[in-house]
Amino acid sequence: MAEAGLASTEDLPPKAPLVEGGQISDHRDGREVVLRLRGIRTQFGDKVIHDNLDFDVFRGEIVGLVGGSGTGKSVLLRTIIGLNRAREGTIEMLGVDTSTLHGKSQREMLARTGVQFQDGALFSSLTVTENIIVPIREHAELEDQTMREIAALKIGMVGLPADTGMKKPSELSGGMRKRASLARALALDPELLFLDEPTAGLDPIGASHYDELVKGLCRNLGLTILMVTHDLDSLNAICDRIAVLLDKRVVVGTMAELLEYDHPWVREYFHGPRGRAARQEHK
Ligand SMILES: Nc1ncnc2c1ncn2[C@@H]1O[C@H](COP(=O)(O)OP(=O)(O)OP(=O)(O)O)[C@@H](O)[C@H]1O
Repeated sequence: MAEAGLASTEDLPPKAPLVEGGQISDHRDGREVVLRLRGIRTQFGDKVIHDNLDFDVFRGEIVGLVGGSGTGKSVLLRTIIGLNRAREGTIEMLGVDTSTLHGKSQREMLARTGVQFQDGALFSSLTVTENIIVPIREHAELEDQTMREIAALKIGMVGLPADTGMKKPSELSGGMRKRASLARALALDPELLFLDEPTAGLDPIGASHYDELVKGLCRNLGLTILMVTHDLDSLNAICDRIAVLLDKRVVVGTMAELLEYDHPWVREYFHGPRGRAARQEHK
């Protein structure tokens, strides 16, 4: 593959058929699938966003979800976490078909997952500690003091100073708000963590510190992470595999596999100047 400029279609191998779960090659190797999407179709009115989309995520990996603007990354994330309903298809999370979840079983599943929304979605009238306590109170009956201790632990885990707990979101920098929001997403010790553009708006140093934090949490807590991102540095630095939304479906592979994948958007994104610079940086 030529590094100097965009490769022409002729330079690339023919597009190989995908194996199970939208994958370029089979990465299962006996690993547990913690998120399995099959035949997903989403649409708003006549506008189809995803069509017959398959996608597998394995336990313990960090998967970056990328794609052109408007291809449906956020809609896919919202569909997975139940904020948007797919017209067709099945979503299996931690071995359970999510369409069968209602009431208590749905709350139990929610407790096993954490979400960091793009804007942080912290309650502005509550302190950071109180924000972290919100999901704990919803899912567990614990003494107030115990919940505060858990919140303090989460604040420490995301690398924020202890006194952050007493502050309101408006008193924090953008980077601190992202960490506070991550602390809330970790409140219930989730197995699966969903992050929506977590490094958007951070300066490169803040973004790389955040990436390191996420990687450390994944390795130390055994988390599985699906992360919507536009950040090529994050993809190179921390993602085990990358899922690309293309033509209403998902193609999943390692960076090396995607660099060989023949599709105009993939070529432009991964072989363009920014893609090359990010790869060079993380060699
Ligand atoms: N609630 C909704 N009603 C109607 N259309 C919607 C709704 N939510 C999203 N869409 C449309 O779905 C498409 C995909 O949106 P989405 O926000 O998932 O894109 P994205 O890939 O996350 O884009 P970006 O990278 O720009 O954030 C867009 O065309 C958007 O206008």
